[in-house]
Amino acid sequence: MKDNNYGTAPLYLLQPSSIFTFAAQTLELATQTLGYRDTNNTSSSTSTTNSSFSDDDSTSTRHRKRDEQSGLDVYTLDEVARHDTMNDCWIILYDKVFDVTKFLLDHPGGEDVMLEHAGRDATIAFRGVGHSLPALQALDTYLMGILPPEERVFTGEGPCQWSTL
Ligand code: HEM
Repeated sequence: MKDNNYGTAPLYLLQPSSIFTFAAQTLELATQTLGYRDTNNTSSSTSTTNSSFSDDDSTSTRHRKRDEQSGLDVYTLDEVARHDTMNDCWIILYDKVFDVTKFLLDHPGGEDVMLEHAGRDATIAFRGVGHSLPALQALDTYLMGILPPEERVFTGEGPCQWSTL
């Protein structure tokens, strides 16, 4: 994953022009991490809209569907909902599935806020906190899959997107 050039410098120490660069880098990083399209660069579009599935039956031991566009395994809302405990905690952020079990006790915001969303979508709460760039970078560590297209809700052009973080 690409580092930004500003390290952990507080925003107020950056020049106004640097802040825009910083914001652009943050957005690019988030877009890369979660595989969403860059709306200004359709040529490198990674939109999950209209993406297709492949049934991963190539091996006899594996039957998990894989999303062709993102390369991620597909998990349904029903499946995610079964992982809603302290010992087995998945959450959904922007239609992607994260296994945060090992992160619960290390989460700077505490395990409680995370457990409140265990087994379901936590996007609005996650967004509401205004997580930092290091927090966005950490997401990649816990990413494990994506919802099937028909269960995704962040595929439109609405105001709540990675591109408007
Ligand atoms: C994998 C998912 C998550 C990661 C990697 C993550 C990471 C972090 C990190 C690194 C911080 C420290 C502050 C910062 O750097 O922004 C933080 C704070 C916090 N997080 Fe999360 N977080 C996740 C999910 C959530 C969720 C789902 C909630 C639900 C509400 C949440 C609520 C909070 C709160 C309330 C704080 C404290 C903010 C403060 O003290 O100002 N986080 N998180």
